[in-house]
Amino acid sequence: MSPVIQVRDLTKDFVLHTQNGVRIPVFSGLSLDVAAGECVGLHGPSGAGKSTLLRALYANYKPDSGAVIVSHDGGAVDMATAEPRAVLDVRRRTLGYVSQFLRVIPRVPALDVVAEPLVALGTPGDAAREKAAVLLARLNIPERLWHLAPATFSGGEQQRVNIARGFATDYPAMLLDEPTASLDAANRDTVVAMIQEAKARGCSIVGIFHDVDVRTRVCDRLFEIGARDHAA
Ligand SMILES: Nc1ncnc2c1ncn2[C@@H]1O[C@H](COP(=O)(O)OP(=O)(O)OP(=O)(O)O)[C@@H](O)[C@H]1O
Repeated sequence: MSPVIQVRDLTKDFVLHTQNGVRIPVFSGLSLDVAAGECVGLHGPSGAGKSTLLRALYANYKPDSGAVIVSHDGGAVDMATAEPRAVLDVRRRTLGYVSQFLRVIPRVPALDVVAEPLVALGTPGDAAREKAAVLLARLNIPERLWHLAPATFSGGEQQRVNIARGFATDYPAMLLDEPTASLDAANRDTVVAMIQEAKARGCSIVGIFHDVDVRTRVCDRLFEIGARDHAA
């Protein structure tokens, strides 16, 4: 079976237009295959380009060259060159992303924030909110908070709402940016279990996990990003 995510010869520089066009090379010539059910941890020193690679996979950043091929809808989409509409379709149906911080939408209650990706795929509102409630309960978000907008939630509570939202639909592939950074040990274990369950149903995962224990428990292998890429 072909890999779910295929990164080919990916190169990214940042050009700081407001600072005399200074060029910051981040990585060059990166290639990576991620199979169904596999979790690859991005590994390397601070500033090596882990978050930049994750964002390039999600088409938040456009690479200078190379391809990010994602298996989608029986075909393949290159996230590096796809039209915005195709990118949005991949994000809606195939590729989930759990960022470190929740993008708070004013006045939208936590239950609807979590249910929204399911509703976008056609699940009726009540059924979507039922599944959202199960996830919020599993992640120990007190029921009294479910009908409030997460703007006033603690950092850890916001992160757990974000994780619940990311895991509401069974994406074939997911990108995880430090999903356990603000969590206590019990909630960290829950998230590890959710990642393991996603892998067991065949989800391909690329993630950044600074916590060594979490990394050891979820990653099948590490992908090194470091000085050698800057030198390339
Ligand atoms: N939007 C941006 N504009 C300009 N430079 C950027 C931008 N985003 C990241 N960089 C630069 O790219 C390099 C890689 O940053 P990135 O955040 O990907 O590193 P990282 O490996 O995720 O680091 P950390 O482990 O500290 O989070 C850094 O030198 C950073 O300054």
